[in-house]
Amino acid sequence: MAQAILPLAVSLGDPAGVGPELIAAAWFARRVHALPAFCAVGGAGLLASAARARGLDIPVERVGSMEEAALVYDRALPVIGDFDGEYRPGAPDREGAVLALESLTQATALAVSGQAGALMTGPIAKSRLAEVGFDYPGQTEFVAAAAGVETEDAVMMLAGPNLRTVPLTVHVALSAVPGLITQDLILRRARVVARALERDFGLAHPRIAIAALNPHAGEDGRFGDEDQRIVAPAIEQLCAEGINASGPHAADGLFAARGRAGFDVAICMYHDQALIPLKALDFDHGVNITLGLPIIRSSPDHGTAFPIAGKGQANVGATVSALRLAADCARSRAALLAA
Ligand SMILES: NC(=O)c1ccc[n+]([C@@H]2O[C@H](COP(=O)([O-])OP(=O)(O)OC[C@H]3O[C@@H](n4cnc5c(N)ncnc54)[C@H](O)[C@@H]3O)[C@@H](O)[C@H]2O)c1
Ligand SMILES: N[C@H](C(=O)O)[C@H](O)COP(=O)(O)O
Repeated sequence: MAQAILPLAVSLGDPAGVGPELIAAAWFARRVHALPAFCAVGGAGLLASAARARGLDIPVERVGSMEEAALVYDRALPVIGDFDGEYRPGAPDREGAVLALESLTQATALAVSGQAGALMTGPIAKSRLAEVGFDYPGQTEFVAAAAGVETEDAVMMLAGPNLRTVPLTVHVALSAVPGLITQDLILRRARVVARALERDFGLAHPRIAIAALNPHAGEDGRFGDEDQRIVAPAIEQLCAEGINASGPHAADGLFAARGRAGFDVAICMYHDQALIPLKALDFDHGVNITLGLPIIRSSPDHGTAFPIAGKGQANVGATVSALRLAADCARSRAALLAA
């Protein structure tokens, strides 16, 4: 029997983006998609407005605890937290960024304290949040800090029906990437990935493909020596530890169907190397999940999509997938603990 988990805490994301309407749309479709119970954090009026803009007249009910959210969830979208704001889709502003940060902070605290079964974060615009004091490259690092985990050990993984990828380096300039790739970083992140795929995804001995940085994996050093000098020895070390790692693989062929059949997850050297194939294949069902945390945290793979917010055009698929995957991972972990 599936383990029961507490409702998930869901942060709004930037209120001018597609986050609020997708929370409302997911609740509306909760039975069709057999979604786990979840509770939005803050913004009851804003969520009701976002739902109406999408043509959904849904009941929104304020609750005082996650236990109450579980009782309310079937009849209304539960909302915890008494902060709210005006719904101005497509028009991000300072007030909205403050609200997004408050929602993220409170939702994360609910998960870290064990009051919520997992955390799903709505999409934020990092530059907007930076303007109101958010001092992290992204939500991954914020949640890691709140959970007491070092940034190097909190690993972003993108997961879709066709592919899982991990960017080794994340929100940094492309020009900085070669200098950031070290054996230590590869080892730390790959160990977290191996452990998390076993524990949270139920994959025994996951196959980890590691992509090369340079074209043709460096072509024997002619196009850069990082793959021979740094990546290959790190893979040898992982194999010596019993981790099923392979590579460095030339990245251009790795994501074709035949290549994908050979691994459970690909660790890539930089953001776009990991996220382009994932979003090309699985944009509407892609989930960004943070591995290596004491809590489960997921997010839809897309961003704020300001230009389409409030127009009823945003696809709810990635939000649905993020809720489901977070609940599946939380149940997997709970089952292991109970065993
Ligand atoms: N989960 C997150 O917090 C997250 C993820 C990615 C980007 N971002 C942020 O989002 C902001 C905008 O980034 P971007 O424009 O590169 O990416 P984006 O995902 O917001 O938009 C890219 C394209 O996809 C479309 N799109 C996005 N979500 C969609 C949906 N649900 N249904 C249909 N179409 C959708 C957009 O209209 C746009 O054409 C940035 O500030 C970035 O920091 C946040
Ligand atoms: N690179 C991520 C993506 O495109 O899905 C993203 O910007 C979200 O990052 P955080 O979850 O760290 O905010």
